[in-house]
Amino acid sequence: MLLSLTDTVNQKSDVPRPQSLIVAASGLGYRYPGSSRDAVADLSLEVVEGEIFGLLGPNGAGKTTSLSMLSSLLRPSKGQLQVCGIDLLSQPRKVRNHIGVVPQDIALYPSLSTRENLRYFGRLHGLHGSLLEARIDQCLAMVGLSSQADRRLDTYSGGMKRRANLAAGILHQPRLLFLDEPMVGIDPQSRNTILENLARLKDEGMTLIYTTHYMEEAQHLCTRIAIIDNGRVIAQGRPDQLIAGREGCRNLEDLFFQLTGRQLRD
Ligand SMILES: Nc1ncnc2c1ncn2[C@@H]1O[C@H](COP(=O)(O)OP(=O)(O)OP(=O)(O)O)[C@@H](O)[C@H]1O
Repeated sequence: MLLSLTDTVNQKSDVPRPQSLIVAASGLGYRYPGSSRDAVADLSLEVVEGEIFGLLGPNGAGKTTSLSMLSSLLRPSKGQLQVCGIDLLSQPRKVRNHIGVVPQDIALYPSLSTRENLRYFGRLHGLHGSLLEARIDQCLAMVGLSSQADRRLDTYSGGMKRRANLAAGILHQPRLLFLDEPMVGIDPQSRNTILENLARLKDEGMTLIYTTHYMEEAQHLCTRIAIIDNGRVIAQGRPDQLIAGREGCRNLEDLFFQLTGRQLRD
């Protein structure tokens, strides 16, 4: 267990209880090679085990870069970062055993079927035999692809590919799952199913950190959120408390516009 903080993360509980931090990030920064400015200038976050944590922000705010640092894909140029109780900067491989990542781009082999893709990635995670096959069946059912599992990925629609991508991220039952805009390009029917299933993963104890532009969904799904702008966290907390603390805000979208403005971003 890392640190402990007293917080009512579970909105249904009235009784504050100590919770353990699964992510503790302090003052993280990152600048892409050749760039003249920091993509992330100051990222400080605390995520409690078992929550669904949303990273919100306008285009170019630094959400994907932040997620990439938290999931060990990019090494921060400054700051401190503990994930699953492990110092990520000195032991990134150890952290990788505990996490799953669902990237924005499809990270699967187009000439293989979804089942073959899942078998391949499952074996990389050390799953074999009947356990692997059972996990594949569970994950296919979760994303609604059971009946299409033996088709080559390159014959899928865009939304089906994204659902297969999600299945690959949860196959090994990670303790902490990172998702980068998981709902983009997914139709409302599938989105509802996936949202219900993400909530179920949380209920089973998985922690989820995800980026999104869907404010209503984040307000409904997330136990806590951080709003990022210009590479800095400008608000962090429970959606209901953040909304209530700001005059004239009826919902998360109002709050988002109040904090980040309405001008178009690059
Ligand atoms: N590979 C890269 N090389 C140089 N600059 C980059 C690279 N990737 C992102 N950036 C820059 O870093 C900043 C943050 O980008 P990032 O992709 O993290 O934002 P984001 O909040 O995820 O945006 P979006 O909502 O559009 O996905 C932007 O200014 C972007 O142009």
